[in-house]
Amino acid sequence: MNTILLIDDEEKLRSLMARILSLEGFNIIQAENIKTAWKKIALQEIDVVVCDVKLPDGSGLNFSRALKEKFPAIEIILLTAYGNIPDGVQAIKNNAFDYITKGDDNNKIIPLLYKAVEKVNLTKRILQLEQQVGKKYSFENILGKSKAILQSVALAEKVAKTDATVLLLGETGTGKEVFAQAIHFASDRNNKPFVAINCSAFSKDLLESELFGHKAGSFTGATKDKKGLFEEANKGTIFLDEIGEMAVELQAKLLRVLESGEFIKIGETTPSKVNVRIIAATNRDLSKEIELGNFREDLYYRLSVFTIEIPALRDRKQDIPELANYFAEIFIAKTNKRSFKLSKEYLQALENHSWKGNIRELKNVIERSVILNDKEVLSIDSLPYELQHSSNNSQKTLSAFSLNSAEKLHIQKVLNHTQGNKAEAARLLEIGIATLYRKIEEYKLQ
Ligand SMILES: Nc1ncnc2c1ncn2[C@@H]1O[C@H](COP(=O)(O)OP(=O)(O)OP(=O)(O)O)[C@@H](O)[C@H]1O
Repeated sequence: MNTILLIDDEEKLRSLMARILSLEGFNIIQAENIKTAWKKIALQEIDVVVCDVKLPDGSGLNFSRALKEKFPAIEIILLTAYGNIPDGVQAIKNNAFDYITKGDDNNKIIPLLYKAVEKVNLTKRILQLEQQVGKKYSFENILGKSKAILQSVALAEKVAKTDATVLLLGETGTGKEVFAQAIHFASDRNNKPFVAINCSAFSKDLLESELFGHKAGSFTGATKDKKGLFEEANKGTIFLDEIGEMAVELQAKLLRVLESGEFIKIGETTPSKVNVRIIAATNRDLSKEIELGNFREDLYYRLSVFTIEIPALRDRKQDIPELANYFAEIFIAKTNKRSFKLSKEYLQALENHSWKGNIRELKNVIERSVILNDKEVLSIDSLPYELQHSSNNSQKTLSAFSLNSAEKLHIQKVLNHTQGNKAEAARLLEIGIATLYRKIEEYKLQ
């Protein structure tokens, strides 16, 4: 139920209005002057204030300005004297929701009050949703107690409050985007947009248009003006994932944004200016890419002002049980299954795996297990083949004369020949890529 505070020193009029409004289902509180009003506001949550302009201890106009400053979510309707237009104008200037002429507009008060209440409820809902979103992307939700992850979180928390550019380094699926979101939501930009783009998902020209936008007619197919993501993210944060995949020509344009906040839309000649914080991420070794001429050194130095390494899952195995239990709970709830525990062997098998796809891979494995499991305890047979066997195989020592030993040697040779290119190695060995991965895992090949 929404609460309305009526402030008027004319007792009869105030009581009458209170009765009418409580019949509409509002909770009504009354005050005869400003002093009492402040006391009541301190005691309970008020949604809308209906206030006379002339009060015994001051002006309703000044009161409404002070109230709005302190409690911006409260809406105010002012009651002005008949024909006093300047008061009405001032009321709106003071951010009142609206004003009505006392005694004249009685039939207007109820619809106006409903509109004000609707606005209040909407504001409350938005605040609630913002809090939920902020919580979802907070550092608290980055699970793990290992030293490696705690160090990364501590660094990210420190840099979040600044406007510094951040470079996140880590293998695929380690949670770089999760970190970028947490940094944004812990920063002062948290009520402004967070925009993410995966640079490897677009061709050079498309990426340029996505990032900087274009004018209609600037190229075939550009039928309308298009806002770029930098413009969309103005005052907020842009997350450039897989920055190592960006074409060198585009890197120069990105450098300009980093240095001056300026960029030129495709098809325009004058630059546009934005204020955007940049968080970039890569799973490539950028210094190697610089040597190969694939990445600009000046851009690298600009981006790497503050570098955070996100650890691979295999380097923080102690976090696996916590993460696994967390994902299991989520998928159990999603599939409406009865709750079950993860068996010791199951957790052991997870810890023995090398997790090339990191948390993303772990999440997928748990989802599969939860779907397959129909026992009281989540057991090892719900795991994919390579995980079920990685625990035994890791301890297995091969006899020099065994067939397996020859297979191991041969695969290693082919991998050396393809310089680690697994797709090519699988082709030469005439086996599927999944089988190759399983063998690499099984024989602990590099
Ligand atoms: N610490 C964490 N706690 C819970 N879930 C996590 C955590 N880190 C990552 N995840 C989940 O793992 C998945 C992969 O995370 P994310 O997309 O952030 O990784 P990434 O490093 O950006 O991957 P890529 O390099 O492939 O883009 C997501 O589903 C994410 O929700």
